[in-house]
Amino acid sequence: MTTKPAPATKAGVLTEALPYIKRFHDRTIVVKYGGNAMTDDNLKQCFARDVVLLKLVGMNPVVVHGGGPQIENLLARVGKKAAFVQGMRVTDAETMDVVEMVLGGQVNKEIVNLINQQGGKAVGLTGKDGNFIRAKKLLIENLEKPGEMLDIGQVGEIVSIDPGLIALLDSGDFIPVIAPIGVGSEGETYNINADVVAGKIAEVLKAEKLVMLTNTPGVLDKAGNLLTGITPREIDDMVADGTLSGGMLPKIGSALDAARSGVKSVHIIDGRVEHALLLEILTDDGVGTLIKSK
Ligand SMILES: Nc1ncnc2c1ncn2[C@@H]1O[C@H](COP(=O)(O)OP(=O)(O)O)[C@@H](O)[C@H]1O
Ligand SMILES: CC(=O)N[C@@H](CCC(=O)OP(=O)(O)O)C(=O)O
Repeated sequence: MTTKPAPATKAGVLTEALPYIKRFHDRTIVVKYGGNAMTDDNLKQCFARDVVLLKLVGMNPVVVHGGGPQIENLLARVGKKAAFVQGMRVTDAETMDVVEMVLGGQVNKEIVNLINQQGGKAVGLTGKDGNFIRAKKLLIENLEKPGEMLDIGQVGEIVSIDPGLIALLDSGDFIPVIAPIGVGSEGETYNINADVVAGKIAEVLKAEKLVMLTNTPGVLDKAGNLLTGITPREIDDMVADGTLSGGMLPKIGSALDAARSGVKSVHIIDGRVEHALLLEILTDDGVGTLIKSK
């Protein structure tokens, strides 16, 4: 049985939101929607409602989505094994086709549709649209053999992001929904980690906030306890001793880069909690982990 909150409690929640609505009016809020937070239909609808509400109260939400588990599903169906190096998917040509199909097609259009069903005007994009995310091949350092560079296929690093297309959509009250795919100088396609794209977009748009929704309560320490805030030094220590690993590596790196590049607040929060996004932006109770710039 669900009990309804008393009217006074409801009014309290609404008045608590007011200073945040004022403070963030006309500000850009970049929301990274991780594939792991998209598992359940009810949660997806809550997410879409939150995004529409932010837009309707005067903020400019920009959604960047992932879709790791959804890519995994299609790869398994075509009998392809996935491999990761430091949280990045090894992407051969066949995998790239699957990634583009899933991120640019299935997942992107599902989110666009969900937001539009809730009364928003979402427009789906990949970095190929208007060539707005330019990328080049990423080489990553082999942590086991420092100095040695690893080639993991069509994985991209961002060369530049053109904010013009997003600004144009914002000015028409559209909500951009961005799949993390970049385009090379010869028109080649690159798979880019969604956290990296979200961090860079937040930086280029001079966003007020970057909120990353994932499938953990936030950043956890060695004992599994939630850290409500984390400094660059603590991040270094936790990477070195292996407390931070896998998909959290690109996430924390991008979060820190964004915080250091002027994004006013960067949070990693639990996308499995209903309306986590609204709680983070419109209430006094911070949820998840705040990434500090120093
Ligand atoms: N210290 C840590 N705290 C929280 N999560 C961690 C930590 N180290 C590794 N992880 C892993 O990172 C995952 C989140 O990254 P990822 O799977 O890429 O999610 P998303 O799809 O939301 O981007 C968590 O589910 C967890 O397994
Ligand atoms: C290079 C690389 O790893 N790209 C990611 C892009 C999707 C993504 O980042 O999805 P999540 O946010 O759900 O993890 C991938 O292929 O899985």
